[in-house]
Amino acid sequence: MGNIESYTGAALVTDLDCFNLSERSGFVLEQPEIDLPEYYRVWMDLASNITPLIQSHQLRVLVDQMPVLSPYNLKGHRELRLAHLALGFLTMGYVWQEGQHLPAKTLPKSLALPYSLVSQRLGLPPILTYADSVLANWRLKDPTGAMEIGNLETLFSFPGGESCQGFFLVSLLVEKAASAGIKASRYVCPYLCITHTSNVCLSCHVHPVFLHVLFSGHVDPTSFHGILRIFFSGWRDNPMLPDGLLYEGVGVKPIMLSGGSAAQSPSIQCFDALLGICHEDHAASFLRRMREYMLPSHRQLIETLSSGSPLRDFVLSCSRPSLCINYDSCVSALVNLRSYHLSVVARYITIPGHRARAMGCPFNGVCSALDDTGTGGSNTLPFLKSIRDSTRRALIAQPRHIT
Ligand code: HEM
Repeated sequence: MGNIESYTGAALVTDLDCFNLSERSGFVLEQPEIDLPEYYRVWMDLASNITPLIQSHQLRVLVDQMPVLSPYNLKGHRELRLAHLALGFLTMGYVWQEGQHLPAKTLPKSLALPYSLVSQRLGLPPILTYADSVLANWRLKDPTGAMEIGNLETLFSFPGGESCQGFFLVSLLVEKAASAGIKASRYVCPYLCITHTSNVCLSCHVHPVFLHVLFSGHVDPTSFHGILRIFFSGWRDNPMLPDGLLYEGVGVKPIMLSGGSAAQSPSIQCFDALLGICHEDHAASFLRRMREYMLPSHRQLIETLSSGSPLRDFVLSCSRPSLCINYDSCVSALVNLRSYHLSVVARYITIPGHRARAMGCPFNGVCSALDDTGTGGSNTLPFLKSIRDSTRRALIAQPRHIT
C-alpha cells in the first residue's frame, strides 16, 4: 500500500486500495464481515436483537451489565468495521430507547470505552455514521445472486421494520450505482486531464449514476419520520441533548457529535470535488464537517480530487463544445439528483412534520424536536436548496430551467 499523502493523479489510477475503494462497489465495503470472534458474542447478540430490546425497554439494563471488553482481539479492517457498526447501533439504541424526553446523558463504560478505542483504530468518531449503517451494513440473501434490492438485507436494523431496512438499502444501492462514476473519476482526475485531454470525455460515465435513485415503495414517510429518525440523531446542535453525551471511562466532559446523515456520503462529495462545484460558505462548511464522519481514506480521496486544477477551468480552456456538453450533462445529473432529493426531504420530513404538529404526533411526539432539522443537524430546506443552486451555477451553458 502506498502513502496516500504522496499521491498524484497517475497513482490514483493504479491504486484504489489505498483509498479503501472497491473496483466493483466503490465506497461500499465489499463482503462485510457478518460475525465477530466468540469473545464479542454479547455485542453481536444485543445488536442483532436491538429492535425487541428497545421496544421492551431492556437494552439499557443489558448494556449496563456488559463486561468491558478489550477491542484488541479484533483483526483487520472488516472486523473493525463490523464492531464499529454493532457498537454504533447499541449506542443509538441506548441513548434513544426512551424517546426524546428521556435521552441517556451518559454512555456506560462497558460501551463507551471499547467503542472509543475501535473508533480510534478506524479514524471514525464514536457514533453511528453513514460508513457504518449504509456502507458496511449489508449482506446478500443468496450469496450467488446479484446485489439488488430483493437479494439484500441489512445486518442490523432499528424499529421501523421494512422502512428502516429500505432506508439503508436504497442508500446502499445509490452508493453502488455511484461506483461507476467514482471509477471514471480516476481517469478525469484533474492532474491527468491536463495532459490527456481525451480522458476527460469519460466524465460522462458519472451521468447514469443518478438514474438509479429509487426511493418510493421501500420507505414509508410516517414510519421514517415518527419512529426511525430519532435513532439517527446525534448530540450536537440537538435541543434534546444540548450538552452532548458523556462517554464514561473515556473523558470527564460530555462530547458533541452529529447524527448519521447521507450528507456523510463520500460519493456525492467526490463528484462535487471532481466537477469543481463550489458551495456557499455555510453549506460548504457543513459538508466539510461531515467529512469528519467518513473513513480517513475516503476523506483523503475527496481532498485529493479537490486539490488539483479544477476540471471546469480545464474544460473551459479547451474550447471544445463536446467537452462542455459532457461536463454540463454531469452537472445537470447532479442538479437533478439534488432537486429529486429536495422532494424526498419534503415528503419524508416536512410534510409528516406538519401533519404531526397539526394532529398531535401519533408516535407520542417521539420526534417533534427534530421536525424541520436534519439528523446531521442542518436547517434542512434552505441548506439543501443552496447546495442545489450552487451546483446549477457550475453549468457552463446556463439554461433557463432545469427540472
Ligand atoms: C428518506 C430519505 C432521505 C431523507 C429524509 C434525507 C434527508 C436529508 C437531510 C435532512 C439532509 C440535510 C443534512 C442533515 O442535516 O442530515 C440530507 C442531506 C443529504 N442527503 Fe439525504 N435524505 C434521504 C435520502 C438520501 C439518499 C438515498 C441519499 C443518497 C445517498 C441522500 C444523499 C444526501 C446528501 C449527499 C446530502 C448532503 C447534501 C448534498 O450534498 O446535496 N439522501 N438528506
